[in-house]
Amino acid sequence: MTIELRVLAEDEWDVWYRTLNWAFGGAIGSAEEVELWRSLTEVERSIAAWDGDRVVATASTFSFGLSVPGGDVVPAGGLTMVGVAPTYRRRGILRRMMRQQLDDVRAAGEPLAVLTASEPSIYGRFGYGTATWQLSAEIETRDVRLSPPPGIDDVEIRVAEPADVLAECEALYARQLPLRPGRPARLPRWERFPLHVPAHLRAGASPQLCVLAERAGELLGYARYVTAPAWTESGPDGTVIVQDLEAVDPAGYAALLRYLMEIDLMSSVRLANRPVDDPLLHLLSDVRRCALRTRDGMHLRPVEAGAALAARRYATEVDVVLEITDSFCPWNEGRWRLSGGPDGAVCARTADAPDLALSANELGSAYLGGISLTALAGAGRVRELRPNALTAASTAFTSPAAPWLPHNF
Ligand SMILES: CC(=O)SCCNC(=O)CCNC(=O)[C@H](O)C(C)(C)COP(=O)(O)OP(=O)(O)OC[C@H]1O[C@@H](n2cnc3c(N)ncnc32)[C@H](O)[C@@H]1OP(=O)(O)O
Repeated sequence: MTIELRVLAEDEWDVWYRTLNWAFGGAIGSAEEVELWRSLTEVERSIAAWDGDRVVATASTFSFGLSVPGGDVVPAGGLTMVGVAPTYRRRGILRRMMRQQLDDVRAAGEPLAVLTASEPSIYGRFGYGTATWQLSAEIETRDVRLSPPPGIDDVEIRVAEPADVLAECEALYARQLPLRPGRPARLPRWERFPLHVPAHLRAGASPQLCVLAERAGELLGYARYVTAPAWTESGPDGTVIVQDLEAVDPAGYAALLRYLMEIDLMSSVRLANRPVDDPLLHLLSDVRRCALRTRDGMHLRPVEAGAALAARRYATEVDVVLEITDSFCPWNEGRWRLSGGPDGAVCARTADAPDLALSANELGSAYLGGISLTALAGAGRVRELRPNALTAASTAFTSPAAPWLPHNF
């Protein structure tokens, strides 16, 4: 059996997508969902593995720009739609596709590769590290109160048709990009993605609803959500399922959350993906009644380590020599001197003695500033080779806002 990897052709998309569905357990999405993923696929950056005339594995890349600490947007290849047909697993097809994909990302000049994993244990061997966490919450709204911040009563909540206000919501999303690392800049072909309600949310739920928070006509934030009514012997027990909640202002954020918590006949508000420093932690009276949970969000790997390190800014002045190991992308291996601070950085090869030793995985984890080099050193994954180098570098790598990916891809 010879498995050949080829770039996907437009007219092969249907059979390719069928293999992807098969790999993911076989459930075929709605026609709308299939069309959405067709429109998002960059076929020229998609891999099909063929056994004769059958597609047996799939992988694709999105041409993202990702916000990084300091507010710049850096090109990043987003690995997606990876699937190997059940009868072709554990023969190295994923490994071959990873080789091709990372070489393609490098050739495209993207210093970073990112992904969201079906299972987090798959991608460490290819140099990815967990770079963002996501917080989920289910607020028991009958028992949890919101402490209103100043100015909340000046905020008006307006109900709108999601498609009618998409442009202004997207403009607000774009304004948020520099403020928090980990957000993908919206590509033109992703324009309608925010309006999509995935099948697992749609069952028994309302169509997507949208509310805007405004002060004197100025947009402060928005929420997109569905409501899933339910009834028990003791009465109404519905759930508000939040898809997006964005605000540029604390009073706007709190007004949106209060609105969601006060919808009639609903007894809980579910937020599946929030940043770990989300304001809700400081607004609500009883976090024990919010079923808080954290899990891995985005995984990141430096594809060109030097370019990646130079592309972000640092919280404090830093001058450190990193000894990097990277068996899957060996061009990153060796010593790199990183010098920089809040105004920018340079990173170049050096023969100087190393201060810290780490692999591509740890660099990926620490890159967006959400996982500290000190924490990784505590797990034995970063080694300090010069006294005090760890604390100084770890402080410089931090981000004031926890990095966060607002949606999986
Ligand atoms: C970014 C995304 O799209 S995430 C979506 C990933 N896709 C899925 O989860 C769909 C269902 N699963 C699959 O399609 C396949 O099992 C895949 C893609 C996970 C793996 O494909 P395979 O071709 O079997 O992987 P391959 O044989 O190349 O294995 C490469 C390595 O990954 C390991 N590996 C493969 N699958 C898994 C897994 N589910 N969990 C942990 N490790 C795994 C293998 O053991 C092997 O390790 P080694 O190199 O250390 O020996």
